[in-house]
Amino acid sequence: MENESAQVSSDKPVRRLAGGLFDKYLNNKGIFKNREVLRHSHRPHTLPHRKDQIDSIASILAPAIRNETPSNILIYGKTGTGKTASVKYVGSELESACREMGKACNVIHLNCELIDTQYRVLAQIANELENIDNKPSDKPRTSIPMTGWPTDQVYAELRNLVEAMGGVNVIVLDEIDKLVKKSGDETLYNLTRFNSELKNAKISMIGISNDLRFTNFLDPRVLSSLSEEELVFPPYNAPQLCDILQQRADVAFMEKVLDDGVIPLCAALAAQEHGDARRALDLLRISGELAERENSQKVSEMNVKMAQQKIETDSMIVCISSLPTQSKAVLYSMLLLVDLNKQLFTTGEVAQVYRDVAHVIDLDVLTHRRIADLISELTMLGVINSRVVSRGRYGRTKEMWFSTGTAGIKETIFKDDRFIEEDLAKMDLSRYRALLR
Ligand SMILES: Nc1ncnc2c1ncn2[C@@H]1O[C@H](COP(=O)(O)OP(=O)(O)OP(=O)(O)O)[C@@H](O)[C@H]1O
Repeated sequence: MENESAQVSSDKPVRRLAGGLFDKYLNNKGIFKNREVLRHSHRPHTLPHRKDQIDSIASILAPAIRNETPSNILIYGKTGTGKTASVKYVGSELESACREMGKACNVIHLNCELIDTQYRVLAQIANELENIDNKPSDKPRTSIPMTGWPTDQVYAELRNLVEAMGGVNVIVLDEIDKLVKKSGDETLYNLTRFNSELKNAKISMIGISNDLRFTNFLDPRVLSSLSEEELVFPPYNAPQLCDILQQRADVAFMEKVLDDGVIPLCAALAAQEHGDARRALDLLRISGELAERENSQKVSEMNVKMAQQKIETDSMIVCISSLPTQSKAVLYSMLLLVDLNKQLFTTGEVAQVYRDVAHVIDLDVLTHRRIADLISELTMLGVINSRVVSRGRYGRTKEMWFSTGTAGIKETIFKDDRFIEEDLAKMDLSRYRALLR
């Protein structure tokens, strides 16, 4: 297909990219100056509204610059409250300060969502120490494979390496709750014992989590050692999120492309959730991307509302794909009612359609009671909305409806092998017409 815009215009030859599919994106330079600064991986030079927390972490780690062992720290706060960003900032400042003072200090940051067994934690610490740029060449080299050795051997090898490196080693266990949930508290127990076996080197730990329930699974001695110091990161409020967004927006967007209400709206929506800077940044980036896709020169509040809807739909899709098949069958029955133009439906109506759906996809048919339970779960997950209404002498009944578009939900359900689109399409919907009255 010929690309019209590539042929239009002037005497100058029009630059054409390959077959022309991407030509229109080449000229769209209107919105972003540097969108990368809105990504999670970007580390800003300053972190507004985290001065107190940063100062606290720095004061706890300060003994490292005198080659003394800092206390262990347990940091807690809801998701997106700047825990990781603050710890990484203090960690790199500490390493630089120690380097200037001629003291050995390494900060090793592990994400326990990925590294969630004792073996992998120990091996990863060793490998990170191995890769440190300033590792003196006379130190022994070790290369622990990521699997295969007995844990005792890995432990001994790591101890020898740390001892040979000397200095203070701060080990950050980010998302520490995932490690404890997956493999108990043995790793932490062993790491807290480490110092008593070292002469030249010191270890201190920072555990970061957004779920404090993991502490219930810790031996009291491990807990008291890990939480010698405790810090809580409070959620950001809307004005604080505005400052954080403004700082990034100045670098991320071309001048004057953001309508005045855009940043306050992103901040207000993210503050309503739980003061999550990551959500606020996602909203701002997706708003910009939606405006860009529309070929608009400005980002508007409408783009923010669409971005919010997109984020909600995306997370709902993830939630729906992990539902059990029976819940998907109940949900699919609701979608059929919507296809029949019924926007509000009751448990009885859903159950009636569900029985046929279950039959078509060869599921055991659940009782009315169980169907009602699954509907309550779907309401709790936010997939559907519901309210109890009084129907006079017929008593009270629950009415349900979808608040978002349903196309994505249907598509997700069809990804489950049990739901064969052709079989379900054969269902005779006309038999439910009576429900429409
Ligand atoms: N005060 C701040 N100033 C600028 N950016 C911030 C600030 N706080 C958080 N951010 C940004 O928000 C995003 C999330 O922050 P971070 O990863 O530090 O949160 P977290 O509390 O560790 O969350 P989680 O518990 O989900 O890991 C990052 O992109 C980070 O740069």
